[in-house]
Amino acid sequence: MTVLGREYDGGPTGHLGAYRARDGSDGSRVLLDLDGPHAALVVGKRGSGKSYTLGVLVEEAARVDGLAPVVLDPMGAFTTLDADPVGARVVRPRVRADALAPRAWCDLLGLDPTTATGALVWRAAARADTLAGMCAFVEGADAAGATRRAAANHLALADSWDVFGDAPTPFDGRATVLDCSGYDRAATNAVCRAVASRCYRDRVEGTTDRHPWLFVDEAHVPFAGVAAPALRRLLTRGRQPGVSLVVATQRPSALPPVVASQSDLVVMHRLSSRADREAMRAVRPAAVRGTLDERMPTAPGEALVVDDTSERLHAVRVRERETPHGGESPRLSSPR
Ligand SMILES: Nc1ncnc2c1ncn2[C@@H]1O[C@H](COP(=O)(O)OP(=O)(O)OP(=O)(O)O)[C@@H](O)[C@H]1O
Repeated sequence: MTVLGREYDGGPTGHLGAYRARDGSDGSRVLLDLDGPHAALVVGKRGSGKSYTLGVLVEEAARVDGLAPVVLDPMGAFTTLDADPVGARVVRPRVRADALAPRAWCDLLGLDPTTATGALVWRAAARADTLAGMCAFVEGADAAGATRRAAANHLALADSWDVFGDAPTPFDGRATVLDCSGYDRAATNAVCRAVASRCYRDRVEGTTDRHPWLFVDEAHVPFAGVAAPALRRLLTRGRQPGVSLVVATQRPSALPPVVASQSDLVVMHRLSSRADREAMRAVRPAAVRGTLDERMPTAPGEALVVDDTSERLHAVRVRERETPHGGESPRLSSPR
């Protein structure tokens, strides 16, 4: 049986769904490799089934001993993964201030490090390892009063996000959902950067035997913010120490090209905008040329999967979720 993403027999697999025949009927099961690390991209317009598919992938990863699935959940759409059979731990994530490098602090606060205020925040981040420590450093710094006040205001803004704290969010064997719903966009970015860096560092330094799988929904947001360098590192160098990254977006044209070029699996749900279709055509011209418009999925849950290993395009219907799907838009006709 073909297993997407691998060339050999053996090792754990995940059940993605079934092959979709041209007449719309279901064919044999589609399995995905979960033995080795992967970089995967899931795309599709609103309502096409991206977050549903992300949920299916988390369910499958959670089943495999030795994997540590972590979901960066910007909208709270994955908190339902706490149900059986996944039993994920859902947490409101916290970030240690020193998880962000001085440069990242300036980026996070929209400060140019060559300005007096940016330079002061940079020095504070280099010297202190907590946000309170950074504030104290700024207060006592040998700098003009206006510079100190401006830097203090920026740090007060970061403090108001209520995301910086001492205790790092634990993630180990159980699937973990980092529920960032209601967080400021910059705060979600800070969480994403910290968790992506930690997945990488834990593996490189050998502090965990588990292989992290980081799932990031609405990925065009972190790729445009402070999380971008950490996500790029996972894409380009994460597989070597055993870290997998799965990102989903409704706007593939808004992602940097490195995402598609580094992804060995691309799950394409329905796309309607011309820019997004063109972005995907550019991903694997040989695999999708000519066939993209003709075979574009029409119903939610239908997808085309580009698998680099087999160098083929597979028409798939993603299986149904085992845990409730939390991404439904509220409707007037729904009971609550
Ligand atoms: N594989 C599937 N099997 C059955 N139903 C599905 C499947 N995928 C999606 N659906 C249905 O389609 C709906 C929309 O899917 P989903 O919420 O994943 O869309 P989305 O692309 O993430 O949209 P948004 O960008 O708004 O989050 C789901 O609520 C579900 O009812």
